[in-house]
Order: sequence, then C-alpha cells, then structure tokens
Amino acid sequence: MAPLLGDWDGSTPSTTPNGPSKSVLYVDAYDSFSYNVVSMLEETLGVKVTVMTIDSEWPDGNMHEFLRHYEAIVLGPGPGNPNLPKDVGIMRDIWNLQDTELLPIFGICLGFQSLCLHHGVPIERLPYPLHGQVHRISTSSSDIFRGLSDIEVTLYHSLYANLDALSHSQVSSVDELDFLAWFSLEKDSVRRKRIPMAVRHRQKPFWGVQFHPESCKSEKEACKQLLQNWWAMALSFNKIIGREAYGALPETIITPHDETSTFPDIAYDMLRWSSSTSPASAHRSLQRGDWTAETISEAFNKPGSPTVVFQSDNRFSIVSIPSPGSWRLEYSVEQQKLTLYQLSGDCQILEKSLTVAQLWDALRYLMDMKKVSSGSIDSPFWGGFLGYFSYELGLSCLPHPKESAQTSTSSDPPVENSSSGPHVEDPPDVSLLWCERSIVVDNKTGNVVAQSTRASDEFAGKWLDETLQLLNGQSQSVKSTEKSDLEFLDSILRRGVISFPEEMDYKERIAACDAELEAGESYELCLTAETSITLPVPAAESDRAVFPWKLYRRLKKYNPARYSGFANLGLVKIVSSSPECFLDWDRKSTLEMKPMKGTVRKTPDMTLAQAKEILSSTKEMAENLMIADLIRHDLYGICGPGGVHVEKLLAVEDYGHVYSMITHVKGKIRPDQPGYSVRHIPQFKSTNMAIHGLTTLQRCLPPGSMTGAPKERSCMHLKTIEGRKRGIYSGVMGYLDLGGGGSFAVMIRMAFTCSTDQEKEQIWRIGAGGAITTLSTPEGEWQEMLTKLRTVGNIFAPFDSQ
Ligand SMILES: C=C(O[C@@H]1C=C(C(=O)O)C=C[C@H]1O)C(=O)O
Ligand SMILES: NC(=O)CC[C@H](N)C(=O)O
Repeated sequence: MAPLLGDWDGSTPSTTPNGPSKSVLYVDAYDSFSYNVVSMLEETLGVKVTVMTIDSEWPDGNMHEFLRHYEAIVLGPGPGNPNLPKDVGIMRDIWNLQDTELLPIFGICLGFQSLCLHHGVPIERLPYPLHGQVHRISTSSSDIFRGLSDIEVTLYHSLYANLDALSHSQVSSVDELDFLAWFSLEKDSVRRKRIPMAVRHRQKPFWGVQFHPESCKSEKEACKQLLQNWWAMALSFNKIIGREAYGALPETIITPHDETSTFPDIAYDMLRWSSSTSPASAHRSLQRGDWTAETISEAFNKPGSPTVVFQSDNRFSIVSIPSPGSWRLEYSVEQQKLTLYQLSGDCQILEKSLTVAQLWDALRYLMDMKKVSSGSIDSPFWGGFLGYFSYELGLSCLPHPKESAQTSTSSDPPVENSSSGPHVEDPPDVSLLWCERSIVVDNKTGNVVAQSTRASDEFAGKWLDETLQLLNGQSQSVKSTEKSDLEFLDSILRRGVISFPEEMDYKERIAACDAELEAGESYELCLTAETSITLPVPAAESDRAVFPWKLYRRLKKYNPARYSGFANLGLVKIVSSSPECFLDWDRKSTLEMKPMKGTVRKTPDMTLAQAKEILSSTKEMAENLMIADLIRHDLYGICGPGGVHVEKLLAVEDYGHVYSMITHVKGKIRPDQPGYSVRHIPQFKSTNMAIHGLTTLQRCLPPGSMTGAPKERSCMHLKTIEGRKRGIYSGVMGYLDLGGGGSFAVMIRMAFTCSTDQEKEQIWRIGAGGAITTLSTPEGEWQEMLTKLRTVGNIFAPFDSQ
C-alpha cells in the first residue's frame, strides 16, 4: 500500500514574529518528565503546547472537534502499563480516530508502547528494567532518523514491545508498522535480544520512540534533529491532506483537578497579627568575634522557648529572636486545620478549618502584604517565617492527594503495614514561626547582622542598640560547660531504648519496591525506614527545656552539615544535620535545586577518587540522573521553556561522613513566561519572589530525591510499602524571607520528636533510606540505610559507650 505520508520537505518555521503559530496537544500520563518534553517541543519547534492529562474528559465530549485545534499530538511517557486502561486514559481514544480525522501523533515511551499495543504488538516485561540507563541505539538513518545513525539516549522502561511474541492473527496488523531503531539488550553472557526503539505506521501519521529524547543525558542535538524531522513530516502530512488546524484553545492545561479555592478569611487575621512588622528591616552589623549562631541563640532565646536556627548552604546562619510581635502557625493536613498562636501579650489562639490550597493562598497573601523592601544587603533574611513543611504536606499537594496506593500488576503481595516501633504522635504538617527580629551570621566573612522589622526597635537605646551592645561584649559560651553537657546528655541517653528497623523486614520492602519497578509502576523508589529512640524526660523543668538544644549542639559537632538546623516549635523539636538543599531562591529571579543521590560511606581507606569511581557505575549514575530529570521537570513546570539550566550533573562531593553525588539545576522566574504548573495561578504575574518561592514549594513538594520517579505514582507505592507516616523526615525546613528570598533543606540526617506525654517519655524519630533501583542489592541498600542512620543516630549513643 502506498504510504499516505509525504517525505521530508524541509522544515517549515512555526514561529511568526507574533509568537508561535502552530499548536501541539501533549497528553500527560502524570510522568515526572512531562514538562521536560513540553519545554523541548516549545524550544525546538517553536510551537505552543496545550497539556491535557490522561484522565481528562474531551472538551464538550467531542474529541474530533477538539483535536481540530491542533497540528499534532504528542503522547507522553508515564508510569504503569498500556495494557491497563487507567494508565493510558485518553490515549486509547486517539488510536480510534477515523481515517478522515487523522492527525500526526508522536508517542514517547508509554505513548510508543500504547501505539504498538494498539497495532497488535504485545507489551511485556523486559528481562530486566532499564531505568535511567544511557545506551547507544542503532537507527535506520531514515524517516525521523534522517541524518542520525547511532545515537545515545536515556531509557526509562521496564516494559517493551515484544515482536517475538506475536501470534499469527496479530502479524497482519503489525505489518502496518515499520520499526526504525533498535537496542541490543544483553540477555546473558552469550545471548542478546533486539528491542524495538522506534516505530512508524506505514499509512497513518503515527510515530513513536521507546527512549526519552528530553532526558539531559540523551544526545541533545541528535534528539532535537529527531523532533525537527518528525515535525517536518507531520506538517507535510497535514499539507498533503489539506488539514488546517484552528489554533490552540486559550486553556494551556486541561485536567480534571479543579484547584479553585475561596480566599481564606484567616489570612486577614494573620495580617492583623503581623501589624507591628514594617516594610523596612533596620539593622546593625559587627564582626562576630567569639560568637557563633549557637552562642547567639543561647544569649537571646530562653531554653524551651520557640526558637529556630537554620544554616543555609554553609554560609548564613539565621537565628530567630523573640519579639512582642512573635506568633507562630501550625497546620494539620488530616484535620485540615490551621492554628495560630500568639507568643506574647494575652497569648491568643485562633483555629480555622482550611484546605491545603487555602493555606498556600494565605501564606502568599501575607508574604505579599508584608513585603519588606529594604534591609541589610549582607543578609539573605530580613524577617518572615522560619520553620518546616512535612512530607505528608507535600503528598497533599500532589494532583491526586486522596488516592491510596494501587496494587501493581506484579504477583508479589504487598508488605504488611506493620510498625514495630512505639506509638508516636504525628507532628503538625506545617509549623512556621513569624520573626520580626533575627540575627544572621555570615560564616564566610564573619559578619553578624542584627535586624528587626519593628519600627521602634531602631530608636536610640532600643532593641537594635541593646543587641549591638550585648554582641559587642564577650560570647557567653565557656568551654568548661562541654564536660557538663556531655554528662547531662549521657545521663538521659544511657536510659534510652532504641527500636531499629528489622533487617528482614527492610529487605522484604526492597523486594516489594523491585516488584513495582519491574511492573513499570516506578523507575526508582526512595525507600525509607524509621528508627525511634525512647528517652526518659528529665525531672527538672530546666533540664527538659534544654535537652533538645544540647542534643543539637552535639549533632552539630559530630556531623557538621551545609544545611543544619534546630527548631523548637510547640511540641516539636528538630535537630538536623541535613547536607541537602531542596530549594533556594534569591530576591530577584533565580531558583536553585540541588538533589543528592548516590552515597558512599567515608572510611579511612575510602578516598574521594575511589568514591568517584564507585559512584560512576551505571547504578549510581542512573539513580541520580532520574532525579536530575525529575527536578528539571519540576522547575520547567514553574519557569517554562528556556527557563531551566543544569549547572552541574552527577558531581561527587565530600559531605563529612559520606561522599554524595549531587546535581545542580537552576531556574529563572519570568512572570511573563510562566511554566505549565503555575499558568493558572493569578499571582504568577507578581514580581515578588516570595510569591514564586511559595508557589514553587507548593508545586514541587515532596522533594523528588525522597520519593523517586515518577513522583506521584512512586509516593503512592511507598505509602503502601512503608506503611507509616514519615512526618518531618523527607519534608523541608528553612526560611521565607519578607524581602523575597528563601532557602529550604531536605529533612534528612535529622531527628525529631513531638511528644505530648511530656511528663514521662520523649520519642525521637530518625528516618533513613535510599533509592531502590533495579540495580540495587538488598544487602547494599540495607547497609546504605544504616550508613545514613549513623550520621545522626550516633549522637543518641551515650558518649561513654562509643
Ligand atoms: C533517604 C535519604 O537520603 C536521600 C537518598 C540519597 C541516596 O539514595 O543516595 C541521598 C540523599 C537523599 O536524597 C536519607 O538520608 O535518609
Ligand atoms: N517512561 C515510560 O513511559 C515508561 C513506560 C512503562 N511504564 C515502562 O516502564 O515500560
């Protein structure tokens, strides 16, 4: 049969001086790489893309009419299996278009598999999954591969189009397909298997690729060429049949999730409670002398009082200082309740029912209304919030927050949801302290800035002068207290009862993760387990109050870390030695994310060079690459095409007790060019970076390095496999600066407690884990979890037992 398709006729420019003239529909299967594809399409082809999620309804129930708006469709990658209708959703409708309704289609990975399946090719499991692996594939050098022979691409699949499994009856429909690229998979030391990597339909304008052209490790220029080749053929098809698209609808994203929420009244109460916060931050500077952030906190914060100390990227330590205008907030996802606590005067408490979306709206409103426009140029924080967001808060921000984990197609039974440790109280999901006064130490220059947004603090002889005077004196930290601190801590720790994760149990959970990876449900799962330490509560009130702080000081000494922190917020105490940046943003336009993945324990014989060698294995590189691509997607969702840049990819660095692999991705906020996940948020037009920072948190939590990819599906499975709430572990801690900036660390290598039973015992919880990929070994992962656990767990061992 003569092909209907035209041949390459040179590329037709799609962008006019007035912007993109052509439009493409992208069908999003809730993958964590979707916005990488969309951005690549917009950047490479100069087209306008509409994103439609697989569970959407066709507008007006009329697919054909709707598709007339578009030049072509791209079917994206995603978790799951194309044999399951729910995993491909509306992709299935598209294959049933009548011949007169045809338009060009390009499937990527899941989209490719869906195309093959519809034409009779069984989609089955690979002998072993290929997630995050970079391989050379051979091509036909024709059609979409014109000018491209072998290319190196990233693979993210565990299923494949098995041409060998075709029955006789299927062969004729498969005849309509022409396979254009192959990967030779090693089955064992002698046998190899050819896996189809690209396809085109002989009569219809359908193409597909099994690999991920948008991955940052796929050959960039070759993949751009591939898309351009496809686009030229797609336009040529439309021209030949005289098909003219109407142009995209105004909606840029079509999804069943309605995010509209009414503005919460409590935002006005928050504003009222912040009335003493002025739009200027007055400040005084001095050189730190003997002072450290810790001794400053001891001098200004009474033991047990609401306090946060947070160090950002090894550079700035921010210490909250109480003021008559201090208040704090707590939010519970389960109860959908916000509680405000005034910390001085008549100590009012206000409670309000609030959805998670309303909470973000309230925070954005307050940060915008209380914007501070001047302050010390040497300080990244002028006033605002210090505190944390939990992992479960992050889960509640995902598109399907209520859905519980679905069982996979795998035959393995889900792991029993047993929690062997003691019963623990859930901490609030958000806890933030409103700070008008703070002291910031620049650990690099030694500069100390005392600052306040309370207008009266600047008057002669008032708080700023008093503070300067105090700081100009000697630091009160005296070395001789170290010994008594040690004895004090040990007297409590000696009576501690530790509950470790069970090795067998952890390894069973690893097997459960493997089953999901093999089923195509996830590409990587960050499995974690909890260790808890039950400690007696000191009898004296003063000892009770000071214990968490002294524990923090011990941790800070034992495991100094770039993003360490301490928080005492209501019942919650946090001691953190986090090495990992989740999100930092400045006051102008830059967002930065630095996911870590790949960890090697530091021992006397482990050098950085050796660690680099270990971490350059396919397993470790794949682990990090998957998260690097996920973070790019998260940031493209905010910053849009052209707005994201990978600064560092898979770099190995020294982090004290471990070597880690890190990737550094930067994004630029351009209010006139928002990314897909924020286009409908009206505040996105704002020039206030505090708004963009909050929106980025809302869209990008929980941290991808703690979930795996694709994020949402992986979280659902982890919920079943882990069978517990992670709480503050895997969440983020940091500050929201009224000047516009912000900095948040991933909550790892930390311990927290939320004990209501203050009189009897305190239960400290430490999470630890690691990314499970198809190349993981149960023993290796168990050891990796223990390595991470030790970085903080060791401070709970009495010193005399070490
Ligand atoms: C899960 C933890 O760490 C995460 C997992 C890492 C890994 O798999 O190598 C590295 C850093 C973190 O993103 C932990 O510390 O508990
Ligand atoms: N990246 C993808 O689209 C993966 C498709 C499918 N879930 C697989 O694992 O094979």
